[in-house]
Amino acid sequence: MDYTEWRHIFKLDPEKEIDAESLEKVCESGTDAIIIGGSDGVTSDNVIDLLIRIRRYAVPVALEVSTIESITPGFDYYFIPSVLNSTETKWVKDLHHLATKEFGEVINWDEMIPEGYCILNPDCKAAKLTSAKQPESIEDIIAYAQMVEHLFKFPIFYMEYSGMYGDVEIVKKVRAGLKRTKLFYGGGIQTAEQASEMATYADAIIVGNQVYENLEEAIKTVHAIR
Ligand SMILES: CC(C)=CCC/C(C)=C/CC/C(C)=C/CC/C(C)=C/CC/C(C)=C/CC/C(C)=C/CC/C(C)=C/COP(=O)(O)OP(=O)(O)O
Ligand SMILES: O=P(O)(O)OC[C@@H](O)CO
Ligand SMILES: [Mg+2]
Repeated sequence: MDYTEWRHIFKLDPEKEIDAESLEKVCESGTDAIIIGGSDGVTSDNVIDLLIRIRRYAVPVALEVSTIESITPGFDYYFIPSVLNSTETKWVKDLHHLATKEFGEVINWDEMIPEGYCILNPDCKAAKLTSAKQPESIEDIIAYAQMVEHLFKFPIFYMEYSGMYGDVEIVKKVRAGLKRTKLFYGGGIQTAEQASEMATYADAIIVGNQVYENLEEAIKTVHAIR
């Protein structure tokens, strides 16, 4: 299955411990894919370790690149975030420039998937890391989504509420304006009901923290959108 068809994704943070039994449940849950990613403590060692463990299973796996140092071969896709509401060019395009200069010769561009990111939980680590400026209105968020589709022509617009359940009405309005660009929603999904609600509008939902906090509930989110 191509990444554009994914509906449910688990995001695993390489900084966090996950035992073999739990990882098996995640990988064999029926989820469409696993993304490895996090804001801090991401190293080539913990990324490679998690990748090798996940490769025992058939599930597709993508690296959401957060540092140049942790880029590792062997993933199905590399998701490359560009944080559109960051106030620092580093997180929008400068790290990308550096990485392209370093890896340019060996990059398989078909595996690089740009993500237009909009960070919507001001208290999350990623917001602090990237000095994200909170959009003042729904119109601001819709405008970011429209830029992603029509100006940057990125395949993914990611509404990142990391750690907080977002506003479904905003997700609905953003989705209504997108035609080609896929809408990824992530943040605070803890139950099957929440997964189902957000998946009504988002093309794909991402479940992260709940894997570590309540795995049984996390697994139920997969079946909620089947
Ligand atoms: C040989 C080989 C492997 C070649 C590969 C080629 C390749 C991949 C080349 C790279 C090309 C390229 C252009 C790379 C971009 C480089 C780069 C470093 C870009 C930075 C992008 C960026 C904006 C990073 C920040 C990403 C971000 C916002 C991450 C946070 C995601 C998130 C909210 C995770 C949730 O967990 P966490 O925040 O950790 O929360 P808790 O731990 O508190 O739960
Ligand atoms: O950890 P949670 O809050 O589920 O968020 C998932 C994902 O969007 C984080 O990048
Ligand atoms: Mg983390």
